[in-house]
Amino acid sequence: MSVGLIWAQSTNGVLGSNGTIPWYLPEDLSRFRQKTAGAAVIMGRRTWDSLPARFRPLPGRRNIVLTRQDDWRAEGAEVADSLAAALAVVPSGPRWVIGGGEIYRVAIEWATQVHVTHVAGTFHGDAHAPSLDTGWQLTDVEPSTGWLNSSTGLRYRYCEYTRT
Ligand SMILES: Nc1nc(N)c2c(n1)CN(C(=O)COc1ccccc1N1CCC(C(=O)O)CC1)C2
Repeated sequence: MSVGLIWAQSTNGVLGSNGTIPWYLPEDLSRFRQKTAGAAVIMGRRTWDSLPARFRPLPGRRNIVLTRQDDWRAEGAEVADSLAAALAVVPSGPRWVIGGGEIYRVAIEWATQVHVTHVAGTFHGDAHAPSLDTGWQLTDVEPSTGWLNSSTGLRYRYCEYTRT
């Protein structure tokens, strides 16, 4: 039941702060959209709520929202009460877990690939990326050396990890 995780984190491992992402990196948003296009995206309800309304549901993707609230509904969202239930409704094809911190920590156990956008800088936040333990191999860094410069002045780079 392979599943991919995709997130953006700061140098100090922050993913989010008070329900939002504490930086604006348009290049990452384009990469996120390109990486997840046509796939099923699995997210926690807080991540759903954090998406700007015009992006809900994420277009061109099956949106599966994890929540324990059995009466929770949203236009364009399929609801699941556990990660296992979410994976069961998408038995084949690419599945991307897109947040947040709580969901990544559960999903990492099932994951075989993790795509991380590293944003250079220290940010304050209340949601942190899970650490990738020894089983993970760094299989791609783009650019291979150095950092890309965002139009916003932020430096960033993409890392891909796999685990067999
Ligand atoms: N590397 C990586 N991993 C992640 N899991 C996620 C991301 N970056 C970015 N994320 C966000 O929630 C943040 O997004 C947005 C934030 C503010 C405005 C637009 C957006 N987006 C515009 C593009 C939309 C689309 O994809 O169509 C999605 C919303 C999840």
